[in-house]
Amino acid sequence: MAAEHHPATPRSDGPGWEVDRPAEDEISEATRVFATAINIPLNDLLDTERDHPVNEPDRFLVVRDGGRIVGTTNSHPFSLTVPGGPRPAAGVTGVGVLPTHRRRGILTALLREQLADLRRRGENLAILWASEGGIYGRYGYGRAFRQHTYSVSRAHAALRPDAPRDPSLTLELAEPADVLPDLDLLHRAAQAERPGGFPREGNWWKLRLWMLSRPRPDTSDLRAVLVRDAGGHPVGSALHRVTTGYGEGGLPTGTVSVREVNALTPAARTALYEYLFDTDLTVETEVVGLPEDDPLPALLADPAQAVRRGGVSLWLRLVDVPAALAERTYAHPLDTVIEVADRHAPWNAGRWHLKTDGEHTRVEAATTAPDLSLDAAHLGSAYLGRGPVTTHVDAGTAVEHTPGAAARLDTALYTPRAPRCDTGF
Ligand SMILES: CC(=O)SCCNC(=O)CCNC(=O)[C@H](O)C(C)(C)COP(=O)(O)OP(=O)(O)OC[C@H]1O[C@@H](n2cnc3c(N)ncnc32)[C@H](O)[C@@H]1OP(=O)(O)O
Repeated sequence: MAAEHHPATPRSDGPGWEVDRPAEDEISEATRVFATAINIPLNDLLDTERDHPVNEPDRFLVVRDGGRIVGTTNSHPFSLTVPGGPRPAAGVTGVGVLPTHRRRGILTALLREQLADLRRRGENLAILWASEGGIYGRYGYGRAFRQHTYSVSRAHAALRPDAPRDPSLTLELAEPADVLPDLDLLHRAAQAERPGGFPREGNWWKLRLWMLSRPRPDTSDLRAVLVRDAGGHPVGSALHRVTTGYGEGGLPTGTVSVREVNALTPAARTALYEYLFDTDLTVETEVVGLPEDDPLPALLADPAQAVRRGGVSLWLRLVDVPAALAERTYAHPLDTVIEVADRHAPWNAGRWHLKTDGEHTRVEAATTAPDLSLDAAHLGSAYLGRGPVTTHVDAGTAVEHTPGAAARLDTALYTPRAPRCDTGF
Protein backbone atom coordinates (compact mmCIF):
# COMPACT_ATOMS: atom_id res chain seq x y z
CA MET A 1 0.00 0.00 0.00
CA ALA A 2 2.48 2.61 1.24
CA ALA A 3 0.94 5.75 -0.18
CA GLU A 4 2.64 8.46 1.84
CA HIS A 5 0.76 10.87 3.98
CA HIS A 6 1.58 14.45 3.03
CA PRO A 7 -0.09 16.71 5.56
CA ALA A 8 -1.68 19.58 3.75
CA THR A 9 -3.94 22.48 4.53
CA PRO A 10 -7.36 20.84 4.77
CA ARG A 11 -9.54 21.71 1.83
CA SER A 12 -12.58 20.03 0.39
CA ASP A 13 -13.45 22.20 -2.56
CA GLY A 14 -12.02 19.76 -5.07
CA PRO A 15 -9.61 21.74 -7.23
CA GLY A 16 -6.04 20.60 -7.04
CA TRP A 17 -6.58 16.87 -7.39
CA GLU A 18 -6.41 15.40 -10.85
CA VAL A 19 -9.06 12.75 -11.49
CA ASP A 20 -8.07 10.03 -13.92
CA ARG A 21 -9.04 6.57 -15.10
CA PRO A 22 -6.90 3.73 -13.78
CA ALA A 23 -4.86 1.75 -16.28
CA GLU A 24 -6.07 -1.82 -16.66
CA ASP A 25 -3.26 -3.15 -14.48
CA GLU A 26 -4.17 -0.63 -11.75
CA ILE A 27 -7.72 -1.92 -11.22
CA SER A 28 -6.63 -4.29 -8.45
CA GLU A 29 -4.79 -1.41 -6.73
CA ALA A 30 -7.95 0.70 -6.96
CA THR A 31 -9.91 -2.21 -5.50
CA ARG A 32 -7.40 -2.48 -2.66
CA VAL A 33 -7.75 1.24 -1.88
CA PHE A 34 -11.54 0.91 -1.71
CA ALA A 35 -11.31 -2.22 0.50
CA THR A 36 -8.96 -0.36 2.86
CA ALA A 37 -11.21 2.73 2.97
CA ILE A 38 -14.38 0.76 3.70
CA ASN A 39 -12.72 -1.69 6.13
CA ILE A 40 -13.62 -4.92 4.38
CA PRO A 41 -11.26 -7.82 3.65
CA LEU A 42 -9.68 -7.41 0.23
CA ASN A 43 -10.34 -11.08 -0.55
CA ASP A 44 -14.07 -10.49 -0.30
CA LEU A 45 -13.91 -7.89 -3.07
CA LEU A 46 -11.43 -9.78 -5.23
CA ASP A 47 -13.55 -12.95 -5.05
CA THR A 48 -16.57 -10.96 -6.05
CA GLU A 49 -14.85 -9.34 -8.96
CA ARG A 50 -13.09 -12.42 -10.26
CA ASP A 51 -16.15 -14.65 -10.16
CA HIS A 52 -18.79 -12.08 -11.03
CA PRO A 53 -17.30 -9.43 -13.25
CA VAL A 54 -19.89 -6.69 -13.07
CA ASN A 55 -17.27 -3.97 -13.31
CA GLU A 56 -16.67 -1.94 -16.45
CA PRO A 57 -13.09 -0.66 -16.04
CA ASP A 58 -13.69 2.57 -17.96
CA ARG A 59 -16.23 3.66 -15.32
CA PHE A 60 -13.63 3.68 -12.53
CA LEU A 61 -12.17 7.04 -11.54
CA VAL A 62 -9.15 7.50 -9.29
CA VAL A 63 -7.04 10.21 -7.68
CA ARG A 64 -3.31 9.63 -7.28
CA ASP A 65 -0.81 11.14 -4.90
CA GLY A 66 2.83 10.70 -5.84
CA GLY A 67 1.76 8.17 -8.46
CA ARG A 68 -0.14 5.93 -5.99
CA ILE A 69 -3.90 5.63 -6.03
CA VAL A 70 -5.40 7.20 -2.89
CA GLY A 71 -9.08 7.67 -3.82
CA THR A 72 -11.61 5.83 -5.99
CA THR A 73 -15.14 5.92 -7.29
CA ASN A 74 -16.92 3.60 -9.69
CA SER A 75 -20.35 3.18 -11.23
CA HIS A 76 -22.48 0.58 -12.98
CA PRO A 77 -24.93 1.22 -15.80
CA PHE A 78 -28.49 0.31 -14.76
CA SER A 79 -31.91 0.57 -16.27
CA LEU A 80 -33.69 2.25 -13.38
CA THR A 81 -37.47 2.10 -13.13
CA VAL A 82 -38.85 5.61 -12.75
CA PRO A 83 -42.43 6.82 -13.17
CA GLY A 84 -42.98 6.27 -16.88
CA GLY A 85 -40.65 3.29 -17.31
CA PRO A 86 -37.00 2.26 -17.28
CA ARG A 87 -34.34 4.96 -17.84
CA PRO A 88 -30.52 4.78 -18.02
CA ALA A 89 -28.98 5.50 -14.62
CA ALA A 90 -25.60 5.13 -12.97
CA GLY A 91 -25.26 3.10 -9.79
CA VAL A 92 -22.42 4.84 -7.96
CA THR A 93 -20.25 2.62 -5.78
CA GLY A 94 -16.65 1.95 -4.75
CA VAL A 95 -16.27 5.40 -3.17
CA GLY A 96 -13.23 5.41 -0.89
CA VAL A 97 -10.33 7.61 0.15
CA LEU A 98 -7.37 6.22 2.08
CA PRO A 99 -7.49 7.11 5.78
CA THR A 100 -4.16 8.94 5.33
CA HIS A 101 -5.69 11.30 2.75
CA ARG A 102 -9.12 12.16 4.11
CA ARG A 103 -10.62 15.66 4.40
CA ARG A 104 -8.40 17.15 1.72
CA GLY A 105 -11.01 17.37 -1.03
CA ILE A 106 -10.36 14.06 -2.83
CA LEU A 107 -13.97 12.85 -2.64
CA THR A 108 -15.17 16.21 -3.90
CA ALA A 109 -12.84 16.07 -6.88
CA LEU A 110 -13.91 12.48 -7.67
CA LEU A 111 -17.65 13.09 -7.45
CA ARG A 112 -17.52 16.32 -9.48
CA GLU A 113 -15.65 14.59 -12.28
CA GLN A 114 -17.96 11.58 -12.06
CA LEU A 115 -21.02 13.81 -12.54
CA ALA A 116 -19.49 15.35 -15.66
CA ASP A 117 -18.59 11.85 -16.91
CA LEU A 118 -22.10 10.47 -16.34
CA ARG A 119 -23.59 13.46 -18.15
CA ARG A 120 -21.35 12.74 -21.15
CA ARG A 121 -22.65 9.16 -21.08
CA GLY A 122 -26.26 10.37 -21.22
CA GLU A 123 -27.14 8.93 -17.79
CA ASN A 124 -29.39 11.61 -16.37
CA LEU A 125 -29.79 9.95 -12.97
CA ALA A 126 -27.36 8.53 -10.43
CA ILE A 127 -28.24 6.37 -7.43
CA LEU A 128 -26.22 5.02 -4.53
CA TRP A 129 -26.42 3.22 -1.20
CA ALA A 130 -24.62 5.50 1.25
CA SER A 131 -22.31 4.13 3.93
CA GLU A 132 -23.20 7.19 6.04
CA GLY A 133 -26.10 9.58 5.63
CA GLY A 134 -23.99 12.71 6.15
CA ILE A 135 -21.82 12.37 3.07
CA TYR A 136 -23.79 12.80 -0.16
CA GLY A 137 -26.33 15.58 0.39
CA ARG A 138 -23.67 18.22 -0.28
CA TYR A 139 -23.10 16.65 -3.71
CA GLY A 140 -26.75 17.02 -4.73
CA TYR A 141 -27.88 13.49 -3.79
CA GLY A 142 -31.19 13.34 -1.93
CA ARG A 143 -32.49 10.47 0.16
CA ALA A 144 -35.16 9.05 -2.14
CA PHE A 145 -36.47 6.25 0.07
CA ARG A 146 -35.67 3.89 2.87
CA GLN A 147 -35.96 0.11 3.07
CA HIS A 148 -37.80 -1.46 6.00
CA THR A 149 -37.40 -4.66 7.96
CA TYR A 150 -40.34 -6.38 9.62
CA SER A 151 -39.85 -8.84 12.47
CA VAL A 152 -42.84 -11.10 13.02
CA SER A 153 -42.83 -13.47 15.99
CA ARG A 154 -44.18 -16.92 15.29
CA ALA A 155 -46.68 -16.48 18.10
CA HIS A 156 -48.24 -13.49 16.29
CA ALA A 157 -47.75 -14.53 12.70
CA ALA A 158 -51.33 -15.43 11.83
CA LEU A 159 -52.64 -13.73 8.71
CA ARG A 160 -56.12 -12.28 8.53
CA PRO A 161 -58.91 -14.80 7.91
CA ASP A 162 -59.86 -12.88 4.76
CA ALA A 163 -56.31 -12.96 3.31
CA PRO A 164 -56.78 -14.45 -0.17
CA ARG A 165 -55.92 -18.16 -0.21
CA ASP A 166 -55.88 -20.33 -3.30
CA PRO A 167 -55.74 -24.09 -2.66
CA SER A 168 -54.61 -24.74 -6.23
CA LEU A 169 -51.24 -23.06 -5.54
CA THR A 170 -48.27 -25.29 -4.72
CA LEU A 171 -44.98 -24.54 -2.96
CA GLU A 172 -41.60 -25.74 -4.15
CA LEU A 173 -38.31 -25.47 -2.27
CA ALA A 174 -35.24 -25.15 -4.51
CA GLU A 175 -31.60 -24.18 -4.82
CA PRO A 176 -31.79 -20.59 -6.10
CA ALA A 177 -29.35 -21.28 -8.97
CA ASP A 178 -31.60 -24.12 -10.21
CA VAL A 179 -34.65 -21.88 -10.63
CA LEU A 180 -32.97 -18.70 -11.80
CA PRO A 181 -35.22 -18.13 -14.85
CA ASP A 182 -38.30 -18.29 -12.60
CA LEU A 183 -36.74 -15.99 -10.00
CA ASP A 184 -35.74 -13.55 -12.72
CA LEU A 185 -39.19 -13.51 -14.30
CA LEU A 186 -40.84 -12.69 -10.96
CA HIS A 187 -38.17 -10.15 -10.07
CA ARG A 188 -38.59 -8.33 -13.41
CA ALA A 189 -42.34 -8.14 -12.92
CA ALA A 190 -41.84 -6.69 -9.43
CA GLN A 191 -39.31 -4.13 -10.72
CA ALA A 192 -41.73 -2.88 -13.34
CA GLU A 193 -44.41 -2.33 -10.70
CA ARG A 194 -42.55 0.17 -8.52
CA PRO A 195 -39.97 2.89 -9.12
CA GLY A 196 -36.49 2.66 -7.60
CA GLY A 197 -35.16 -0.71 -8.75
CA PHE A 198 -33.66 -2.32 -11.82
CA PRO A 199 -33.63 -5.76 -13.43
CA ARG A 200 -30.56 -7.88 -12.76
CA GLU A 201 -28.86 -8.03 -16.15
CA GLY A 202 -25.57 -9.79 -16.86
CA ASN A 203 -23.88 -11.08 -13.73
CA TRP A 204 -26.04 -9.25 -11.23
CA TRP A 205 -28.02 -12.34 -10.24
CA LYS A 206 -24.79 -14.26 -9.62
CA LEU A 207 -23.48 -11.42 -7.49
CA ARG A 208 -26.74 -11.12 -5.56
CA LEU A 209 -26.85 -14.86 -4.81
CA TRP A 210 -23.16 -14.83 -3.86
CA MET A 211 -23.76 -11.98 -1.42
CA LEU A 212 -26.79 -13.63 0.16
CA SER A 213 -25.06 -17.03 0.42
CA ARG A 214 -21.90 -15.98 2.24
CA PRO A 215 -21.26 -18.46 5.06
CA ARG A 216 -22.63 -17.40 8.44
CA PRO A 217 -22.35 -19.39 11.66
CA ASP A 218 -25.31 -21.64 12.49
CA THR A 219 -27.13 -20.56 9.34
CA SER A 220 -28.60 -22.70 6.58
CA ASP A 221 -27.79 -22.33 2.91
CA LEU A 222 -29.81 -19.81 0.93
CA ARG A 223 -33.10 -21.34 -0.18
CA ALA A 224 -35.64 -20.30 -2.76
CA VAL A 225 -39.31 -21.00 -2.24
CA LEU A 226 -41.48 -20.79 -5.33
CA VAL A 227 -45.25 -20.61 -5.59
CA ARG A 228 -46.69 -22.21 -8.73
CA ASP A 229 -50.21 -21.95 -10.08
CA ALA A 230 -52.27 -24.94 -11.22
CA GLY A 231 -50.55 -24.79 -14.62
CA GLY A 232 -47.07 -24.94 -13.01
CA HIS A 233 -46.27 -21.29 -13.78
CA PRO A 234 -44.33 -19.37 -11.12
CA VAL A 235 -46.45 -16.71 -9.42
CA GLY A 236 -44.36 -16.00 -6.31
CA SER A 237 -40.86 -16.42 -4.92
CA ALA A 238 -38.83 -15.70 -1.80
CA LEU A 239 -35.17 -16.11 -0.86
CA HIS A 240 -34.42 -16.99 2.72
CA ARG A 241 -32.06 -18.58 5.21
CA VAL A 242 -32.70 -20.07 8.63
CA THR A 243 -30.46 -19.39 11.62
CA THR A 244 -30.48 -22.10 14.28
CA GLY A 245 -30.28 -21.41 17.99
CA TYR A 246 -31.21 -23.09 21.26
CA GLY A 247 -31.95 -21.17 24.43
CA GLU A 248 -32.74 -22.05 28.01
CA GLY A 249 -33.86 -25.63 28.47
CA GLY A 250 -32.72 -26.44 24.94
CA LEU A 251 -35.72 -24.73 23.39
CA PRO A 252 -35.28 -23.64 19.78
CA THR A 253 -34.78 -19.90 19.14
CA GLY A 254 -34.13 -19.91 15.37
CA THR A 255 -34.88 -17.06 12.98
CA VAL A 256 -36.02 -17.12 9.37
CA SER A 257 -34.27 -14.35 7.47
CA VAL A 258 -36.12 -13.41 4.29
CA ARG A 259 -34.34 -11.25 1.73
CA GLU A 260 -36.72 -11.05 -1.18
CA VAL A 261 -40.45 -11.59 -1.66
CA ASN A 262 -41.96 -11.23 -5.13
CA ALA A 263 -45.56 -12.12 -5.85
CA LEU A 264 -47.65 -11.72 -9.00
CA THR A 265 -50.93 -12.19 -7.11
CA PRO A 266 -52.20 -11.49 -3.58
CA ALA A 267 -52.86 -15.23 -3.06
CA ALA A 268 -49.24 -16.03 -3.96
CA ARG A 269 -48.07 -13.49 -1.36
CA THR A 270 -50.32 -15.05 1.29
CA ALA A 271 -48.94 -18.50 0.46
CA LEU A 272 -45.35 -17.23 0.76
CA TYR A 273 -45.86 -15.50 4.10
CA GLU A 274 -47.82 -18.40 5.60
CA TYR A 275 -44.91 -20.66 4.65
CA LEU A 276 -42.16 -18.29 5.86
CA PHE A 277 -43.90 -17.51 9.16
CA ASP A 278 -44.32 -21.15 10.17
CA THR A 279 -40.88 -22.76 10.03
CA ASP A 280 -40.02 -25.48 12.54
CA LEU A 281 -37.34 -24.69 15.16
CA THR A 282 -37.80 -20.93 14.74
CA VAL A 283 -39.51 -18.29 16.86
CA GLU A 284 -39.34 -15.34 14.47
CA THR A 285 -39.27 -14.34 10.82
CA GLU A 286 -37.44 -11.22 9.70
CA VAL A 287 -38.29 -9.80 6.28
CA VAL A 288 -35.64 -7.39 5.01
CA GLY A 289 -35.83 -4.76 2.26
CA LEU A 290 -39.55 -4.02 2.12
CA PRO A 291 -40.93 -0.76 0.74
CA GLU A 292 -42.73 1.71 2.98
CA ASP A 293 -46.18 0.58 1.77
CA ASP A 294 -45.61 -3.18 1.57
CA PRO A 295 -48.85 -5.14 2.02
CA LEU A 296 -47.39 -7.33 4.81
CA PRO A 297 -48.88 -5.38 7.77
CA ALA A 298 -52.23 -5.26 5.98
CA LEU A 299 -52.18 -9.07 5.86
CA LEU A 300 -51.33 -9.70 9.52
CA ALA A 301 -54.22 -10.45 11.89
CA ASP A 302 -52.46 -8.34 14.55
CA PRO A 303 -50.16 -5.87 12.77
CA ALA A 304 -49.35 -4.07 16.04
CA GLN A 305 -47.28 -7.11 17.11
CA ALA A 306 -44.93 -6.82 14.12
CA VAL A 307 -41.86 -4.68 14.69
CA ARG A 308 -40.82 -2.36 11.84
CA ARG A 309 -37.28 -0.98 11.65
CA GLY A 310 -35.82 1.43 9.14
CA GLY A 311 -33.01 0.05 7.04
CA VAL A 312 -30.65 1.48 4.44
CA SER A 313 -31.64 4.38 2.20
CA LEU A 314 -31.22 4.83 -1.51
CA TRP A 315 -29.91 8.23 -2.57
CA LEU A 316 -30.70 9.73 -5.95
CA ARG A 317 -29.16 12.58 -7.95
CA LEU A 318 -30.41 14.34 -11.04
CA VAL A 319 -27.21 14.41 -13.12
CA ASP A 320 -28.94 16.54 -15.74
CA VAL A 321 -31.87 18.36 -14.15
CA PRO A 322 -33.87 19.37 -17.26
CA ALA A 323 -33.33 16.01 -18.99
CA ALA A 324 -34.18 13.98 -15.89
CA LEU A 325 -37.33 16.01 -15.18
CA ALA A 326 -38.42 15.60 -18.80
CA GLU A 327 -37.90 11.82 -18.91
CA ARG A 328 -40.37 10.83 -16.19
CA THR A 329 -44.16 11.01 -16.24
CA TYR A 330 -46.26 12.97 -13.74
CA ALA A 331 -49.39 12.19 -11.74
CA HIS A 332 -50.92 15.60 -12.57
CA PRO A 333 -50.42 18.42 -15.08
CA LEU A 334 -48.00 21.09 -13.88
CA ASP A 335 -46.75 24.43 -15.11
CA THR A 336 -44.08 25.89 -12.86
CA VAL A 337 -40.70 27.61 -12.74
CA ILE A 338 -38.13 26.22 -10.32
CA GLU A 339 -34.81 27.77 -9.44
CA VAL A 340 -32.14 25.15 -8.79
CA ALA A 341 -28.90 25.60 -6.85
CA ASP A 342 -26.22 23.10 -7.82
CA ARG A 343 -22.67 23.68 -6.63
CA HIS A 344 -21.17 20.54 -8.13
CA ALA A 345 -22.99 20.30 -11.47
CA PRO A 346 -23.11 23.93 -12.62
CA TRP A 347 -24.97 23.08 -15.84
CA ASN A 348 -28.05 22.44 -13.67
CA ALA A 349 -27.99 25.73 -11.80
CA GLY A 350 -30.58 28.31 -12.83
CA ARG A 351 -34.28 28.60 -13.56
CA TRP A 352 -36.22 25.87 -15.32
CA HIS A 353 -39.73 26.07 -16.72
CA LEU A 354 -41.40 22.67 -16.30
CA LYS A 355 -44.63 22.15 -18.21
CA THR A 356 -46.33 18.77 -18.36
CA ASP A 357 -49.73 17.28 -19.13
CA GLY A 358 -48.65 14.20 -17.19
CA GLU A 359 -47.35 12.22 -20.16
CA HIS A 360 -45.50 14.82 -22.24
CA THR A 361 -43.12 17.17 -20.53
CA ARG A 362 -40.99 20.12 -21.62
CA VAL A 363 -38.30 21.59 -19.43
CA GLU A 364 -36.65 24.77 -20.71
CA ALA A 365 -34.41 27.47 -19.33
CA ALA A 366 -36.55 30.28 -17.92
CA THR A 367 -36.07 33.97 -17.30
CA THR A 368 -39.32 34.57 -15.41
CA ALA A 369 -39.56 34.70 -11.62
CA PRO A 370 -39.41 31.28 -9.96
CA ASP A 371 -42.28 29.71 -8.01
CA LEU A 372 -39.84 27.75 -5.90
CA SER A 373 -36.09 27.84 -5.10
CA LEU A 374 -34.44 24.61 -4.01
CA ASP A 375 -31.25 22.58 -4.09
CA ALA A 376 -30.55 19.78 -6.56
CA ALA A 377 -30.60 17.38 -3.58
CA HIS A 378 -34.24 18.28 -2.86
CA LEU A 379 -35.16 17.21 -6.39
CA GLY A 380 -33.16 14.02 -5.84
CA SER A 381 -35.22 13.04 -2.82
CA ALA A 382 -38.50 14.03 -4.51
CA TYR A 383 -37.88 12.43 -7.93
CA LEU A 384 -39.32 8.97 -7.17
CA GLY A 385 -42.44 10.52 -5.71
CA ARG A 386 -42.07 9.92 -1.99
CA GLY A 387 -39.73 12.65 -0.69
CA PRO A 388 -41.95 15.75 -0.50
CA VAL A 389 -40.48 19.14 -1.39
CA THR A 390 -42.95 20.69 1.10
CA THR A 391 -40.85 19.10 3.88
CA HIS A 392 -37.84 21.16 2.79
CA VAL A 393 -39.96 24.31 2.52
CA ASP A 394 -41.20 23.69 6.08
CA ALA A 395 -37.61 23.08 7.18
CA GLY A 396 -36.62 26.39 5.63
CA THR A 397 -34.00 24.89 3.26
CA ALA A 398 -36.17 25.41 0.15
CA VAL A 399 -38.11 28.61 -0.50
CA GLU A 400 -41.60 28.89 -1.91
CA HIS A 401 -42.23 32.17 -3.73
CA THR A 402 -45.71 31.28 -5.01
CA PRO A 403 -47.98 29.89 -2.28
CA GLY A 404 -48.82 26.23 -2.93
CA ALA A 405 -46.01 25.73 -5.49
CA ALA A 406 -44.27 23.01 -3.46
CA ALA A 407 -47.50 21.10 -2.80
CA ARG A 408 -48.37 21.26 -6.51
CA LEU A 409 -44.94 19.93 -7.44
CA ASP A 410 -45.30 17.11 -4.87
CA THR A 411 -48.74 16.19 -6.20
CA ALA A 412 -47.38 15.99 -9.74
CA LEU A 413 -44.34 13.93 -8.68
CA TYR A 414 -46.36 11.52 -6.51
CA THR A 415 -46.18 7.80 -7.26
CA PRO A 416 -48.96 5.54 -5.98
CA ARG A 417 -46.51 2.74 -5.08
CA ALA A 418 -43.55 3.56 -2.84
CA PRO A 419 -40.12 2.92 -4.34
CA ARG A 420 -38.12 -0.21 -3.67
CA CYS A 421 -34.67 -1.42 -4.69
CA ASP A 422 -33.59 -4.89 -3.67
CA THR A 423 -30.11 -5.11 -5.17
CA GLY A 424 -26.96 -4.06 -3.35
CA PHE A 425 -24.24 -2.62 -5.57
C1 LIG B 1 -21.56 4.80 -2.64
C2 LIG B 1 -20.44 4.30 -1.75
O1 LIG B 1 -19.49 3.76 -2.20
S1 LIG B 1 -20.61 4.55 -0.07
C3 LIG B 1 -18.97 4.30 0.59
C4 LIG B 1 -18.34 5.59 1.02
N1 LIG B 1 -17.03 5.29 1.55
C5 LIG B 1 -16.76 5.17 2.86
O2 LIG B 1 -17.60 5.37 3.72
C6 LIG B 1 -15.36 4.73 3.21
C7 LIG B 1 -14.78 5.48 4.38
N2 LIG B 1 -14.69 6.92 4.14
C8 LIG B 1 -13.93 7.47 3.16
O3 LIG B 1 -13.31 6.78 2.35
C9 LIG B 1 -13.85 8.97 3.10
O4 LIG B 1 -13.90 9.51 4.41
C10 LIG B 1 -14.97 9.62 2.27
C11 LIG B 1 -14.97 9.02 0.88
C12 LIG B 1 -16.35 9.38 2.92
C13 LIG B 1 -14.75 11.13 2.24
O5 LIG B 1 -13.57 11.40 1.49
P1 LIG B 1 -12.72 12.76 1.69
O6 LIG B 1 -11.75 12.83 0.59
O7 LIG B 1 -12.25 12.83 3.09
O8 LIG B 1 -13.86 13.85 1.49
P2 LIG B 1 -13.60 15.40 1.18
O9 LIG B 1 -12.31 15.83 1.82
O10 LIG B 1 -13.73 15.64 -0.28
O11 LIG B 1 -14.80 16.03 1.99
C14 LIG B 1 -15.83 16.70 1.39
C15 LIG B 1 -16.84 17.14 2.43
O12 LIG B 1 -17.53 16.01 2.95
C16 LIG B 1 -17.40 16.00 4.38
N3 LIG B 1 -17.36 14.58 4.76
C17 LIG B 1 -16.47 13.68 4.33
N4 LIG B 1 -16.76 12.47 4.87
C18 LIG B 1 -17.84 12.65 5.65
C19 LIG B 1 -18.60 11.77 6.48
N5 LIG B 1 -18.27 10.48 6.60
N6 LIG B 1 -19.67 12.28 7.13
C20 LIG B 1 -20.00 13.59 7.02
N7 LIG B 1 -19.30 14.47 6.24
C21 LIG B 1 -18.24 13.99 5.57
C22 LIG B 1 -16.14 16.76 4.65
O13 LIG B 1 -16.14 17.25 5.97
C23 LIG B 1 -16.22 17.86 3.63
O14 LIG B 1 -17.18 18.82 4.04
P3 LIG B 1 -17.15 20.35 3.50
O15 LIG B 1 -17.41 20.29 2.03
O16 LIG B 1 -18.25 20.99 4.28
O17 LIG B 1 -15.77 20.85 3.83
